[in-house]
Amino acid sequence: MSALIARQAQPSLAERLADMAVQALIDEADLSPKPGLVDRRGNGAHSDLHLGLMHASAQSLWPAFAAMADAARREGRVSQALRETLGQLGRDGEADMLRVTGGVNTHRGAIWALGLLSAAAALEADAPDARGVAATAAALARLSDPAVPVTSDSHGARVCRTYGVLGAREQAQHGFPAVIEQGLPQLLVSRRGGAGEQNAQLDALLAIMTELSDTCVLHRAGLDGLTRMQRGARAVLAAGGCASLAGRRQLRALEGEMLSLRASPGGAADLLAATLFLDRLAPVAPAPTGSY
Ligand SMILES: CC(C)(COP(=O)(O)OP(=O)(O)OC[C@H]1O[C@@H](n2cnc3c(N)ncnc32)[C@H](O)[C@@H]1O)[C@@H](O)C(=O)NCCC(=O)NCCS
Ligand SMILES: Nc1ncnc2c1ncn2[C@@H]1O[C@H](COP(=O)(O)OP(=O)(O)OP(=O)(O)O)[C@@H](O)[C@H]1O
Repeated sequence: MSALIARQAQPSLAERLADMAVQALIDEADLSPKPGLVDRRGNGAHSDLHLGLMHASAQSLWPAFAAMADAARREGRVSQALRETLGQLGRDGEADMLRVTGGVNTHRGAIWALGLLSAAAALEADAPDARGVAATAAALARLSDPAVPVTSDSHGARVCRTYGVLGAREQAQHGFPAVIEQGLPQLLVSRRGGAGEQNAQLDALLAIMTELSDTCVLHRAGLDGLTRMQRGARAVLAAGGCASLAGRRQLRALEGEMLSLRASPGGAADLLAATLFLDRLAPVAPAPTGSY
């Protein structure tokens, strides 16, 4: 075989970022045991989702993430034109996802969060750090996209109106506080405490759940369900986290509660994937504070 044929082209920056975004989604789906969510054990509180579908959906999003990162790299800065291109690529990615899943919403929130973060990471490629990438993603999210209908009738839009809470859009516009203030610091603290990687990632998910107004939970279980989810997540962490016996006991109780409510923290799951993406993008040197 000629050397020319045998030599593989190096993946581009956009391709590597798309690899990382898809891997973050697969790792989130596989992580177990997650309360109410699809994981390796089963479908959680979902009747229309399963692990194979989550994997197929994650893979289907690779071209969209690569195209978003590539568009950002070409543009080179946050701009209105880039925002509109990302919106179109996100909608096209969503259509591809729905074709693969037969119309089931597997990763709508994840396209939004990881699409913006992939684009921002391409813009910040010279010196990526989690906070900087999240801030650049926020600047993109704050630009309005005229192609998005103003009056949206999504589940998220409806519960945000009903309960007066902030949803996926605002989480991005504010620089992903659930990731920067909860997910990433907890991941570090649990790793340093010797929890092991799986338990550290579960703790990060729970930390996100303690504060998030997750519109998936509000849609299925109302404000009472959201309060019970946040309280239950706090109880796991207060008991010592997922690596401890007492924490596992609280986690089982939380799972029972979520299943009885038919509720699932899909927004928190998306933000865990965003946490894993940023963690791998910019692993920081160990610091005593545990802050990102
Ligand atoms: C902003 C988005 C996520 C729509 O949000 P909205 O709340 O209206 O929609 P919906 O309820 O269908 O989905 C929200 C999803 O976000 C996740 N989520 C829920 N709560 C939260 C939260 N508090 N924070 C972050 N994510 C959350 C969940 O996975 C949920 O399924 C985005 O999909 C969008 O703008 N869609 C319009 C079409 C478009 O232009 N898409 C391309 C964008 S690049
Ligand atoms: N492991 C996971 N299990 C379940 N949902 C997940 C998981 N990871 C991410 N999610 C997110 O949760 C969302 C699915 O939520 P949900 O099924 O509540 O949406 P819906 O179809 O809009 O509402 P409903 O099913 O209540 O009618 C997806 O948009 C996805 O981004």
